[in-house]
Amino acid sequence: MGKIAVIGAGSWGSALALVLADNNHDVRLWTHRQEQAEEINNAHTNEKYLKGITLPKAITAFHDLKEAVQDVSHIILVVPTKAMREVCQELKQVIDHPVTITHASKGIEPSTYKRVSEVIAEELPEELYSAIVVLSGPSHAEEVSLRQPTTVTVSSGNLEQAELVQDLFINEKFRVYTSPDLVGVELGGALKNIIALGAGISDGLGYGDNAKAALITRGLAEITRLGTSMGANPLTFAGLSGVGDLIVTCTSHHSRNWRAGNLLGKGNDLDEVLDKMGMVVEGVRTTKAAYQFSKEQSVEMPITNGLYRILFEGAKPKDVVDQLMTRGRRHEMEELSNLLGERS
Ligand SMILES: NC(=O)C1=CN([C@@H]2O[C@H](COP(=O)(O)OP(=O)(O)OC[C@H]3O[C@@H](n4cnc5c(N)ncnc54)[C@H](OP(=O)(O)O)[C@@H]3O)[C@@H](O)[C@H]2O)C=CC1
Ligand SMILES: O=C(CO)COP(=O)(O)O
Repeated sequence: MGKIAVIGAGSWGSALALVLADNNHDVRLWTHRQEQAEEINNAHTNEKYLKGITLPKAITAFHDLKEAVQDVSHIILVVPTKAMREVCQELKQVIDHPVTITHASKGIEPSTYKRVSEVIAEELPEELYSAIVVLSGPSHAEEVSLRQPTTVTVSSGNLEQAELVQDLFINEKFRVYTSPDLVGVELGGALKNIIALGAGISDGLGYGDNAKAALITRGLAEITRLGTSMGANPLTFAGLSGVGDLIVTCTSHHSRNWRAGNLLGKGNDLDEVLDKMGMVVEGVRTTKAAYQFSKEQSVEMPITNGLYRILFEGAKPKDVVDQLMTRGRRHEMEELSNLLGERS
């Protein structure tokens, strides 16, 4: 089987490397920390990010990026979205042949509102890649690394390349679907993190399952509203990378976004929470991006708006929930009924 480089040795990069190794690929896992490369190569563990898991011996860790990508046919980018530009700038210096680029990171860049595939396309010259593919869906690294049943979606402007990536990853525990909607698949994965922060806050405040169900359902409505305004097919949000990922992130204690929200709901401030987490909480940055975009484009996003006030303006979570519950009366399917009204 071919050589594949996985760039980023956090929880998700390590779990995806494990799936590829299970599928008999020669996997090169790049980390920017020398001591982590040594741990992976000598002890076959990555204790900080995948506690208690023994990594397959087919995974070799590299600290040198040039060595990691030498002769590979595929590169899987799995660094936090904040680091994506910097890592692509380094990659540009060391790739010497065209490869297929897949990314599995979930976020939107504040100010530019770029999706991850757009950031990659901006930083890497076109001649260095044959396609950019996204892999997304309800998939906590902790469960994937235990080989528990998991489903994800891959998408690309080039569907043939997405199918190639589907072939690389699919096995009896890790089922991979394809979708033609790159924009929707990326946005579903990014925007669910905002709502997961909200679900964690709700639990932290001591609210129950009714509140959680409300957040998931009304959260999906606002994800769909923003997503379609950014060019996604609304149907994609009914799939794995939409509602599937939204459910898993809002309900699982594995979720860093849920856990961060939970600490906020219990009264910790954002800096304390991010300190305690020690892992990436993508929803914070994506809340800023979605809030800014929704203001500029007049897209109604009351939950995102409330989250923004909690994260960046010091609003008290309970006050924000009270304000959400006492907004003006609405029709549940307002956009739909307007649309149907226009048509009748
Ligand atoms: N964890 C999961 O279950 C899933 C995560 N994702 C997505 O995958 C992406 C990565 O998340 P995840 O692996 O969980 O994150 P983690 O917090 O577990 O790990 C992040 C990794 O990236 C490294 N890193 C941070 N900054 C840089 C940089 N500038 N250059 C190189 N490496 C860097 C960190 O190194 P260091 O140790 O030095 O900080 C660490 O190894 C996110 O976008 C997330 O949303 C998607 C699906 C599932
Ligand atoms: O995206 C994920 C699961 O699909 C992981 O979510 P967290 O980043 O909140 O842990």
